[in-house]
Amino acid sequence: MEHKKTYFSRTFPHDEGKLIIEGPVSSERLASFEFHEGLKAFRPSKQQQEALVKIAAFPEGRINVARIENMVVGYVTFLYPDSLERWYEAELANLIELGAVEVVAAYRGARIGKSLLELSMLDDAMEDYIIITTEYYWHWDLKGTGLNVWDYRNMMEKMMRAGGMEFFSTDDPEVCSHPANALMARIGKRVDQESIERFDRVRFKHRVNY
Ligand SMILES: CC(=O)SCCNC(=O)CCNC(=O)[C@H](O)C(C)(C)COP(=O)(O)OP(=O)(O)OC[C@H]1O[C@@H](n2cnc3c(N)ncnc32)[C@H](O)[C@@H]1OP(=O)(O)O
Repeated sequence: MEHKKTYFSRTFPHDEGKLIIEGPVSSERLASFEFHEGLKAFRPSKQQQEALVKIAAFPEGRINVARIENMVVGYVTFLYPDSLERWYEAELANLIELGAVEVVAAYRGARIGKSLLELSMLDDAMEDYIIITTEYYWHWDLKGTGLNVWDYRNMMEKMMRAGGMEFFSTDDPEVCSHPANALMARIGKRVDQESIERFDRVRFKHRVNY
């Protein structure tokens, strides 16, 4: 599958300078930005920058960022699922995963997350993909936000819906291991029926139970 990537950018006024939401960003540009040290939800910001620089170089990889001047304060990633995940087993070249989304704590609640999701779906090429995301409460910053799991899930839902993501049921044990966990997905307009059926089959591996 050819992974066409078209660059988009949006600029918003911000007290600290211009807030730019843009992407997909190339590895070289990503490496040239500074990563705010508050981007530490998944790993320390320097290591996260290195990981994102690598993902941006993958044929299917997409990194969209929110930055103020040269300082990245938020990002979202899209790439193929990890080979250890069941979604990989579908062997679908047109299935990608929203792997991570993060906004520095001091910049949260200002629509940056939603704007990242909205911008991500501007590229018409996204209509060729099934885009999934798994939400596990153990990845959430419950301590930092002071939200309980249900309020956090509500926030995640609002943000993901801004990108057209919807809830999909599954019997995946990790997703099912806590009621606040969820699988969300967006099936592009040009995704063929066979891919959708394969995605359905991989969502339910123990169909006999249903
Ligand atoms: C696949 C994964 O990556 S799962 C892990 C997700 N990432 C994390 O949990 C990392 C830590 N958290 C974060 O980085 C951020 O909180 C994010 C990325 C989840 C959200 O980013 P934000 O820029 O704050 O989101 P944004 O401002 O667009 O808010 C989205 C919605 O949630 C609401 N919201 C945001 N923060 C809060 C809050 N603290 N309390 C209640 N509602 C909130 C917003 O009002 C908005 O809803 P609205 O449309 O009704 O106004």
